[in-house]
Amino acid sequence: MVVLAKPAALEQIALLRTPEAWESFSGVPAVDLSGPGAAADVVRACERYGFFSVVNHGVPAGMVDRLEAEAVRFFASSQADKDASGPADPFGYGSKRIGRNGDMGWVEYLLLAIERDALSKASPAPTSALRDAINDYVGAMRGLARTVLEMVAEGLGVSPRGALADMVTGDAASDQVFRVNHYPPCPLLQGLPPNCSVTGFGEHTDPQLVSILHSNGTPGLQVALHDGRWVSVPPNRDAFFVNVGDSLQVLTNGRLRSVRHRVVAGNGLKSRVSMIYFGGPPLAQRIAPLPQLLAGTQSLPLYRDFTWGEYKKAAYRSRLGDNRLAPFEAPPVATPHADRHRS
Ligand SMILES: C=C1C[C@]23C[C@@]1(O)CC[C@H]2[C@@]12CC[C@H](O)[C@@](C)(C(=O)O1)[C@H]2[C@@H]3C(=O)O
Ligand SMILES: O=C(O)CCC(=O)C(=O)O
Ligand SMILES: [Fe+2]
Repeated sequence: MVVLAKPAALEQIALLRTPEAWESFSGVPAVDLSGPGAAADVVRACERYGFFSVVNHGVPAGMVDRLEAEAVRFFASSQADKDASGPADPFGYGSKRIGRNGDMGWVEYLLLAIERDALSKASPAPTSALRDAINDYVGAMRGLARTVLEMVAEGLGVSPRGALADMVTGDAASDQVFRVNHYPPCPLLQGLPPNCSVTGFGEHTDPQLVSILHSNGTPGLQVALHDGRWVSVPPNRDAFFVNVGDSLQVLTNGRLRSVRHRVVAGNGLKSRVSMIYFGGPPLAQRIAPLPQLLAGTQSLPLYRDFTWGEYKKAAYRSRLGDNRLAPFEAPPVATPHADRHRS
C-alpha cells in the first residue's frame, strides 16, 4: 500500500493506492441462528476469525430499511442542520474526526448513547422519526447480542448460559453505544486509477464484548485474518455481521480474539451506510478471564483484572489503531526454568 498525496482539504486522511484489488473474502462464516449446532458454529467462527455473519436472525427487513432511510435523510440534510447535532464529544454528529486524539477518516456519523433499550437523554436524536427508528432497531440488536452471547457461553461450556449476555443486556447500567456511519464517494478519487482509496475508518478493534453491524450494499469493510492478511467483506443487506470485541477476548482469556477491521472509501458512485450496535457492560463490571475457562487447564490468566470503566477511560485516551489491551496484560510469571536461565 502506498500513500499517494496529502491534499489540503483532507491532509490528515491517508489517500492510498493499493497494489492490487483487495481480495473479496468468500470465507466469512454465515451462522444460521435458527439451525441446530448454532452455538458450536458461533464459537468456531469467533475462534477462527473473531468475525461472522448471522442469517435467519429474525430481525424484520422493514425495521432495518426504515432506519437506513431515516439515516440517509439525516445525512442528506444541510451541513448546518447536521452540525446542530454536533460536535461529537464523544456523542453527537461528527465529520472526519474520529475520537479525540487526531484520527481522521472520510466519514460522517452519529454516535449515540443507549440507556437500557432506548436512546439516552444525553443523546437526543436529530428528529423524532430517526429517534423512533433507532429505538426499535436497538431493541432488536439487544436481542441479537443476547442470543449471540448466550451461544458463545453455551459453546464454551460457561454456565449459567446468560453469564456473558447479562453483562450487556441484563443490567440497566450497561454501556451500550449506537453508531450510524456515512461514507460518501470521495471527490478526490475522481480521475484516479480504480485501485485508489481513502481511509474511511482506520483500522482498530472494538473495545466492547460484541458489535453488531449492518450495512447497505456498498462495500468497504475489511477485516484482518489471523495470518495478518486484510480481506474485503462482501456486503450483504440480509445479514448482520458480528465482531468479537476486546472485552470478550479478555473474558475468554484470549481463546476468542477481537478482530481488527477498517473501512476504505473507494472510487464508487454509491455511499456506504453502516449501523453498529456496541454491547458493553456497566462501568463497574469486572473484566477478567472467566475462572470456568481457566479451571482444569494449564492456562494462566493472560490479563489482569480491571473494570470496564478503567478500560473505557484508557480507550478514550488512545488512538484508533492502538493495541488497547497491551497495558492490561498480566506480567510474565517467572518459571523455575527462566530463573535458572537468569542466574
Ligand atoms: C479514537 C477513538 C475513537 C473511539 C475512541 C477512541 O479513542 C478509541 C476507540 C474508538 C472506538 C472504536 C469502536 C467504536 O466505533 C467506538 C464508538 C468505541 O467504543 O471505540 C469508537 C470510539 C469513538 O468513536 O469515540
Ligand atoms: O462503518 C463500518 O462499516 C464499520 C465502522 C466501525 O468499525 C466502527 O464504527 O467501529
Ligand atoms: Fe469498529
